[in-house]
This record gives sequence, structure tokens and C-alpha cells, in this order.
Amino acid sequence: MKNAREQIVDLLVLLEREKGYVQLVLKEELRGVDSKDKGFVTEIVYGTLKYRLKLDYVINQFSKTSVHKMKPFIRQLLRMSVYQLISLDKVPASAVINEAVKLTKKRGFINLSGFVNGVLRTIDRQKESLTYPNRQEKPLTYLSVIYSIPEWIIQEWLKDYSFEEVEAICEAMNERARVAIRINTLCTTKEEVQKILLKEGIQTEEGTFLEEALYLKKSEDIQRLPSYQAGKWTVQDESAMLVAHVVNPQPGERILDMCSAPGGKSLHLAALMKNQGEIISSDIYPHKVELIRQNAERMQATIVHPTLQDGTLLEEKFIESFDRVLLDAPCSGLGILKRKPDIRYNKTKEDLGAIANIQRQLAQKAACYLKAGGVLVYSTCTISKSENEEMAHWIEQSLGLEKLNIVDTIPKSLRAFIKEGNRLQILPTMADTDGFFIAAFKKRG
Ligand SMILES: C[S@@+](CC[C@H](N)C(=O)[O-])C[C@H]1O[C@@H](n2cnc3c(N)ncnc32)[C@H](O)[C@@H]1O
Repeated sequence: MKNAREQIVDLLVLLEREKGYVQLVLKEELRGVDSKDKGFVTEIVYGTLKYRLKLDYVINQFSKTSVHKMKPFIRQLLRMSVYQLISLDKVPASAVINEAVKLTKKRGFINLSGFVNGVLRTIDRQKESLTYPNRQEKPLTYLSVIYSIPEWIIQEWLKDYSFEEVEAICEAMNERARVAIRINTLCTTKEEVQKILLKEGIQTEEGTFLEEALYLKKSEDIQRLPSYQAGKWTVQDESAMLVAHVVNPQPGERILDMCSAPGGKSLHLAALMKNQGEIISSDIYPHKVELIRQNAERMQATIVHPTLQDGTLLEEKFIESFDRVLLDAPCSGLGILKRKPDIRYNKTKEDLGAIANIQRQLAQKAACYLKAGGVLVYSTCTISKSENEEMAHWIEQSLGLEKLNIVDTIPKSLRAFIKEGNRLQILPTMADTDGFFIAAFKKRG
């Protein structure tokens, strides 16, 4: 029988080997585990993943074998134990070390138990005087190690932002992500949801800038709550909620959401349209189209039509037939590192070039599908200019679309960040949200 610690190490081994998505892997593997253990396992897995580079830097100072040459089980066992020793004070150091030694033996690495014991005891003794790369002498390595973000990502950001801005972004990316929900105005009100959630044992806080947003003070197992199952609310970051407002759909219009799974923005569009009109919500993967269908059913959004479609291929029957097209493009996802810490290790610099190529193909089709005078909104959950600002320029110059002024659709507190009237880069440092980019264009009439 595995205890929680053994389960953590096995999960970390699996995540590194398969490059899996932590959210999905935890959901699958922790089914049936009691909620106290689930909370502990989730916290340590997320923390160990998030601080991997910093933990490796510390371990490498005290181990003769470098972290990358260790056996996967020992590597993850040391990482998760050092995370507990230097970042948490919940479990006494002696218990962390003893448990690690016991697990080493239990898994048959008896000859390594002295090594594990020695490394952990030394780190524990010296944890108040650990040294890290110097900020002035090695600024890039400093940021990468302290915030555990690979150097190529930092270099990418340094092309677009000052060192101080990048440091603030790195810090924000490691903060705990708040759980934002969007009220389903098709069937309820914020006041009703607040009352129901309170009865379900969850306190809430008002959204930062949107009327339909609330923050939950609890995050575990929330999708099991009856109010969630009844479609009264859905989980969505406030920055992502801004996108549907910028699309600004009107009841009765025909809308295309080109990359729409699992349907977060389509469902928001349906609510803003009071469920009148038509939304074609397409995605390239059948299992994801099924998720859109399930979510639309739960949220009672009957005008959402889930459709299997590769957006890079031209669909003749869509040409010049939509009032508005949303292209919430596949992207590097580097704006949501605090929610998905694994993205930082799973993406590579090479991915960025491939993604930009797909983004351009999708935008080109999106422009064809607009009626004269129709609106295109392009959005991503990243903060690099190559996927955002540069794409916005390309859409204008190569596709011949005009800028559409978005000021009236953006909350007052964010208006100062709008550029040239038609685009907004939200950084995680601005309002404690994810990083997001939104740009709007109009087809000439
Ligand atoms: C950023 S996510 C969309 C999130 C969604 N708009 C929401 O609010 O829930 C990007 C989506 O694009 C889809 N995608 C990737 N390549 C695509 C393509 N060639 N055609 C259509 N969808 C694609 C992915 O499967 C993914 O679901």
C-alpha cells in the first residue's frame, strides 16, 4: 500500500517521463484518495514542479552525482524532500528526512539510503545559508534559478520587457493562482450564487474588474459542488473573461469561435447574447469537441454548436458568413505559468516558431469568414510580443483588416494599458490575473 509521499514521488516521476499535464494527471491518479491526502499530495506535487530548477540548484551543491544523472525515483524523492525542507514548515525536517530514507529502502535502493540521508541532512543544516547565483554578476541565471523559469523563457521576455519588469513577472508567475469563477447569467445571479456557495461551505470575494466574476476561497473538488453541476457558474480567469466582452456579440448574430475547446469563451459569448443567435464552436480534437458539448449542456447554452474542424483548412461554407469571429489561438501558454507550472518545462523555444506559423494560418482563414464590416478578435494566454504584438501587426498588414477601438469594452482600471486603441496586453503583475493578450480588428465594409 502506497502512502501519500510515495504517491507524490511516483506522480513526479510520471509527470517528468510523460511530460504530462499536472492538472489532468492529478485528477486521474487521485480519484478516490481522501481529501486530506489529496490536498497534501497536490500541494507538494505543484510546489516541487514549480521550483524544480531552484531545488536542483540546491541539491547539486551538496550531491556528488548531479540531479540529472540520478535514478528518476531518487531524483524526484530528493526534489520533493528539499522542497519541504526549504519552502514549507508544515512537516518537521526530521520526519521529512526519515520518510525519505524509509522510501529509498522500500523501493529497493538500499545502497542509496545513506546518500539520501546525507544530502538531506546537510541541506537541512545549511538551509539558512544557502547561496544562489548573484543578481548583478549573472542576472539571467539568477532569475532562472530563483524563480525556476528556464533561461530561454527569460531571454524571450527580456527581448520585450526590462529586467525589472521581467523579475516582477517571474515573481507573479510563482504566486498561488486564485480561483476565479464566472456566474452563468443565463440562469442565475451573482447574489444567488454567493448564497448557494456559502451553503455549500465556500466563501467568495468580488471580482477585481468584472461584474460577473467572483473569487472562491477554496479550490479543492469544487467541480463536484451541486451548484457547479447545475451550471450556475464555471471556472474562468478574469483576464479570459475580458475576451468575450471585447468580441461584444449582439443577440441574434452569427459568431464563429475557431479554437473553442473546452468552451469557456463560447459559453460566455452565449450568455452575453442572452442565448439568441448562433455560435459555431469548433476545435481540431474530437475529445475536446465533446467537452464543449458537455459544458454547453451544463451551462444551458443552446446556441452553442460544437463542431469538429481544423481551423487551418478553409471551410468554403463559412466564407463571409459571420458577424464576428473569435480566434483564441493555440499559443505557448507562457502567461499562465502560475496556474500550470509544468508548461515552463514542457515547452521549448522551437515550439514558438511552429505556433506562430499555425496562428497566421488560422488568422488568415478567420479573416475570410467575416462578413463585410465583421469583427475579428485575436487572443492568447501568453505575454511574448512574437505571438501577440507582432501577430496583431501581421493581421493588419497582411490580411488588410482595420484596427477596431476596444476602449468601451474594457474596464476603466485597465484602459491605460490599451495600445493604439485596439489591443491590450494584460500582465500577471497588473491585477493578479493570468497573462493575456486581446486585439480587435474590423473587415472593411
Ligand atoms: C487556447 S485553447 C482555447 C480555449 C477556449 N477558447 C476556451 O476559452 O475555453 C486553444 C484551442 O485550440 C485548439 N486548436 C489547436 N489547433 C487547432 C486547429 N488547427 N484548429 C482548430 N482548433 C485548434 C486546441 O485544441 C485548443 O483547444
